[in-house]
Amino acid sequence: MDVSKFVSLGRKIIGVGRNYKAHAAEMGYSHPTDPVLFLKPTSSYVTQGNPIIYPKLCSNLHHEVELGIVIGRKGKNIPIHDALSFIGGYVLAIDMTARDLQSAAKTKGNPWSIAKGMDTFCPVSPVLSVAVIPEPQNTAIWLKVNDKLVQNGCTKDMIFPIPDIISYVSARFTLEEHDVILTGTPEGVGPVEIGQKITAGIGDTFEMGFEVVEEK
Ligand SMILES: CC(=O)CC(=O)C(=O)O
Ligand SMILES: [Mg+2]
Repeated sequence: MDVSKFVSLGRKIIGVGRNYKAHAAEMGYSHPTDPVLFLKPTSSYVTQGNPIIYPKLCSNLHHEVELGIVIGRKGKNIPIHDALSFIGGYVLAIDMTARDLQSAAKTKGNPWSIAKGMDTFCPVSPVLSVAVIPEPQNTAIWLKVNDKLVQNGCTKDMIFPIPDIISYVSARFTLEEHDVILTGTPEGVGPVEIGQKITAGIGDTFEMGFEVVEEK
């Protein structure tokens, strides 16, 4: 096996948590002083036409709709003023979270990897070109559960704006082409149930849908 091939292929999923004041408040968190980062494995990706699997190990699965940044080229210690030039596109993503496992992990001081990283915990759209989202810092993102609108946010409400996030992350992890940064969720997160249909969108520009199914 040629290790150099997969070592050089950047495909990290980096999550930013608590990046919207109203969501931090609904979760009982204070305003973070620095971005809160976590990683999801790429095995959590799922694309339209495939279901979100409700794991047997979870009893409280939550939706979190988010704008994802797709990195266009490699960068380390990217200055804020140059950060937008590292964006190759965007995705709409749902940061599925096993809230029960996350709460237990927090209580024990353990990482969120399992709560955020199980199979199909990162439903994503195809990559949308930068032209499709001309104002990434002023873009509506929404999510419906069975046609009921439960999240209806705008990226202007981020605590840490997109250039700051890219700069902050790149000071810690080298960013590579095709890495994805999930920029945090607005308020309205909540549970999904087996059999429900989750629809998420970017304003009236784009929408995607996923069914939630039981793990076999
Ligand atoms: C509490 C969380 O799960 C943080 C998170 O992912 C967010 O988007 O905020
Ligand atoms: Mg999230």
